[in-house]
Amino acid sequence: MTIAIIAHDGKKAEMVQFLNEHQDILSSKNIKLIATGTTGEKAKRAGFEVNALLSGPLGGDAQIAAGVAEKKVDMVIFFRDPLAKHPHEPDIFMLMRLCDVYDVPLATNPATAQLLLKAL
Ligand SMILES: O=C(CO)COP(=O)(O)O
Repeated sequence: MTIAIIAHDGKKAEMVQFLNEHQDILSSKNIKLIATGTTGEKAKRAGFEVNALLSGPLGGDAQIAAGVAEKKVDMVIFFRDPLAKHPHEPDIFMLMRLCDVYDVPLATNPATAQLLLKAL
C-alpha cells in the first residue's frame, strides 16, 4: 500500500520522530512512502525510502490529492500546523476534501496516525 506523508514546517521534526517510532511497521508491511518535497527529503535523511514529489507550496499537496483521486494513495498522514498561515491553503483543502470524497484514511496529528498504523 502507498502512504503519503506530509508535514508543515512547524511539524517536520514531529514527523521524523513519528517515522522513527514506527519504523518497524513502515518497513515491514509492503508499504511505499510518498511525500511532499521537503518532508520527503527530511524522511530520506532519516533513512527512509521515499518518493519525494514537489514541495507543498509548489504543487506537492495537489500531486498527492491527484493520487488520492486516482486511487494510487491508500492513506494520508498530514501533520498540519494549525498555528501557521499557508499560501497554498486551497491545495491543502483540496487534498483533505478528496480524502473524504474517496474515503481515504487521513490523519492530521500523531495520535490519529498512530491509531491508523496500528490498524494495518
Ligand atoms: O506545505 C506542505 C503541506 O501543505 C508541505 O510541503 P513540504 O513537505 O514541501 O514542506
